[in-house]
Amino acid sequence: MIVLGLEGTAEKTGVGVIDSEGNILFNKTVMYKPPVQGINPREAADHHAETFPKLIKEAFEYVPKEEIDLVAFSQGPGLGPSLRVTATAARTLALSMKKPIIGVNHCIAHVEIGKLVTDAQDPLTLYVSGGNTQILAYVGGRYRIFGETLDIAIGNCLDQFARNCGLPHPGGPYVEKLAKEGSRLLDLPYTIKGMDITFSGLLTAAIKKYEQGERLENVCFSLQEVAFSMLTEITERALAHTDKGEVMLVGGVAVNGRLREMLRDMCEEQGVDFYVPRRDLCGDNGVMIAYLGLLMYLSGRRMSIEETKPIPNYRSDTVEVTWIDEEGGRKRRKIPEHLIGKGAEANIRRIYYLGWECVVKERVKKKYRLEELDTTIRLRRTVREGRFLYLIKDYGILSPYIFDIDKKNYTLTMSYIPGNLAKDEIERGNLDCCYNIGVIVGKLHERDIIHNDLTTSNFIVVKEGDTDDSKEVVEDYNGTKIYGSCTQRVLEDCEDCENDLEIDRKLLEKNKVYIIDFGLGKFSSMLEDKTIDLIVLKKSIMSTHYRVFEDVWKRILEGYKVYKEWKEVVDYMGEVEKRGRYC
Ligand SMILES: C[C@@H](O)[C@H](NC(=O)OP(=O)(O)OC[C@H]1O[C@@H](n2cnc3c(N)ncnc32)[C@H](O)[C@@H]1O)C(=O)O
Ligand SMILES: Nc1ncnc2c1ncn2[C@@H]1O[C@H](COP(=O)(O)OP(=O)(O)OP(=O)(O)O)[C@@H](O)[C@H]1O
Ligand SMILES: [Fe+2]
Repeated sequence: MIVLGLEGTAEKTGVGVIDSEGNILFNKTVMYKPPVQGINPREAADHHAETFPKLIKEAFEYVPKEEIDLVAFSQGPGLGPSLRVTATAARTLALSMKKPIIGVNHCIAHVEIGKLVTDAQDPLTLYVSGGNTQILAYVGGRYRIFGETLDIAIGNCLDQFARNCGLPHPGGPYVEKLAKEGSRLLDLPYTIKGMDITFSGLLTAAIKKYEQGERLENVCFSLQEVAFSMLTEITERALAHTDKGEVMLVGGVAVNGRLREMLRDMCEEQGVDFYVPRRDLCGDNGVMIAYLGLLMYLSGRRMSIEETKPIPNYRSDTVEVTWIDEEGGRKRRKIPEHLIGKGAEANIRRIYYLGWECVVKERVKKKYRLEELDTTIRLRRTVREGRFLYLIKDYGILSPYIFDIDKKNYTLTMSYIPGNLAKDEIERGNLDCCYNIGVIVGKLHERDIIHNDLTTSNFIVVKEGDTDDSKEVVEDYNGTKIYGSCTQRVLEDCEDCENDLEIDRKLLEKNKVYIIDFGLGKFSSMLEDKTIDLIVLKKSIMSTHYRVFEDVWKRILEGYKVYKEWKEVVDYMGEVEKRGRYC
């Protein structure tokens, strides 16, 4: 079977042809170069209308028209005018050749072509381009979005920065070239929220540095270092969350050497495999569209002409994946045996500290980050986490006791919480703990505390009778090994002193839920920050607990109502969620 694919979601016109053995028979992309900087959607669409016929004709010189069995095209996401021209070109072609037609999701096409040309089987994918920044992984019949930009895409950030500094479009390659000649790290905002990310603050700050007279080379260097460290960090967070054994980098920005290097370093430290497609298949191209069309068609998908309307805001997680065998037996990330946890940031080990059952959370050095950026981040987060964990106890929120904050070694010693992660409890069907999660978040917001990393991996559920019976070998705080069992001493938590809050105590007492991991915490009374805190939680639940999402979310919101202004936050969520999307 031979498939011809048309790509035209934005300013690049691409035509590709592939056969069912995965041989690429033709692949050519022509880029619309705007006379004035920045894409004008109308002009980009005109460019497609002019270029498609030429490229298709050229493709037929390599593969005779009669040999094409299927026409695939990019149905979305993308710019409305560009998508309309592309869909029209595909329909005309399919009707004139009397061949079937199939519309595909552009983002998933990037992932699938990546898997075809690398050895990746079941990767966690960082997809970075001009219009999208997403972390995707296949779980339970769909590509779930584990993290994404909450405002603009990384490619857009680089392009807008370049435009403001008088560089040509697209700016990414120019920024990369100039960054190689820079060396001074400027102070720029590093903003991640759980597995999500924002770039607009960074973009504004970088432009300001340039306008203040900083050398462009140093601004480009710093912009890349900060933006790519943020991207690598959220990928590592998603990796710790999903335990996938492979990472793949795709999209136009994936050709960047520094980003590739950072991800490779991170994967090496996590002991997982790293993949990136060859350069010509990183950015938009026609063959990736043809290939996804082929996979869909072979797995039984058919489309009528009525179904081929463009979908400008086409989310990757809405596509039903029919062409992948269920997971299982695939490579997984492994946690070294001496640790009880290995998050994206820290190694967690158990110790005895003055006779108390504790854990040491050590924020380890990250090879991918410049040393000065790395030490600043580790120190700031260690101190911040210690302070918040200590403070919130006063508000009747269950959290580990802090025994020690070691700023030299970036470690926190805190009490060990014997229980299960909320993530595992929920998957096992214990949804009662969701109410408590909502109450904790509500109480935090009541006090203007933003956690900034709300996932069900950051709540520990302790059920009645849940004491530690593992009797493992642990070390005491100066490294001496203690063997055998020892009496569990549990520090009693003070009773909830906030009797004025409207809490369903019966529900609350069924499970004790502890919150951990405050490294990204901050104080803010802004509606925006509280809303994003909740959106981050919602998105992580959508990707992780997709089977029971509605129920979990409803219960969390029920608990969240302890916060007096809960309704304002919930109402504002819809508005914030629309940002960063095509429309
Ligand atoms: C929806 C679709 O239209 C869109 N396509 C897209 O953004 O084109 P793509 O070819 O995947 O990526 C282009 C982006 O890739 C960036 N880019 C290209 N070379 C780069 C480099 N060496 N370093 C950094 N960025 C680079 C460009 O600056 C531009 O922002 C997308 O995939 O989001
Ligand atoms: N006090 C504690 N008691 C028991 N287990 C804990 C405790 N603190 C952490 N853990 C375990 O270690 C894991 C990682 O901890 P934590 O989330 O603090 O690390 P991290 O590196 O910041 O993670 P992330 O990937 O979210 O950034 C937790 O999910 C939990 O399983
Ligand atoms: Fe793309």
